[in-house]
Amino acid sequence: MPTPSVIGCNIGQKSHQSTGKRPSYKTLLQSRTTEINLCGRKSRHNSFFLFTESRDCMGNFAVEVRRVALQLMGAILEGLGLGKDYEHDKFEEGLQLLSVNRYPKESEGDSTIGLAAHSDYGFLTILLASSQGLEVVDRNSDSWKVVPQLPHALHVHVGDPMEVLSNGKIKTVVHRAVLNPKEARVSIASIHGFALDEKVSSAKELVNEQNPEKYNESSFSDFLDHLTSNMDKKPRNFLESLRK
Ligand SMILES: O=C(O)CCC(=O)C(=O)O
Ligand SMILES: [Fe+2]
Repeated sequence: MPTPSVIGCNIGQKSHQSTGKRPSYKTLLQSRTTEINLCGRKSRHNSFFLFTESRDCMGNFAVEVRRVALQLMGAILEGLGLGKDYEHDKFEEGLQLLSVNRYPKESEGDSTIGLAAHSDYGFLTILLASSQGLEVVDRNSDSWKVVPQLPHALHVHVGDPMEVLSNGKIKTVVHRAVLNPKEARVSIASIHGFALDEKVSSAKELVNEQNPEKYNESSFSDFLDHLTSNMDKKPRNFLESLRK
């Protein structure tokens, strides 16, 4: 069983803008996260971690959700005609990020946006949320659609590297979180990608004369660099920056 590499809190851009400095995202990622070894031999955590009391539970969740992600990934790769074991080792040895988000209850006069529109840098995101609040862009009508909160259900969506690997056949899901008017909300986004410096490129099996390669290759590390280099400006969409 692969070991999830990082558990941490939301690494969205907004929370770090107030410092006025441009921190290295890799530093932030390391300093604000809790690394655990799920075999129980090593654990490192700091006070920023919300779930210190529940780390066994979070550890088990991380392992199980990773198993689901790898199975789903196999099915998607099969659906793309690449075979379920395509780039097997890179997925198995890839990283998993658990991003824990806590949103206050919506209060009158406040913005209703909890997390601004974005797409994730992971092949798959599996989201567990305590109540409704996720919205996704419906590409057909170009409008926001509320994702209904189903009891005991996980929400799964694909991210930028999936669009790149599939050479545009599968589209990244643009999403955001809105505040819930009834209660504070907690969500845990489990994001699955290749290792930090492993490049993702379009599968050559999906590139031909009719479908030339649409994106430049990139790694999770490149994505983090892109975020930090855009902190003072309106960020340019990372996927757009990869378009050939
Ligand atoms: O809280 C949510 O519904 C969405 C969280 C999310 O998009 C993220 O953590 O990347
Ligand atoms: Fe997200």
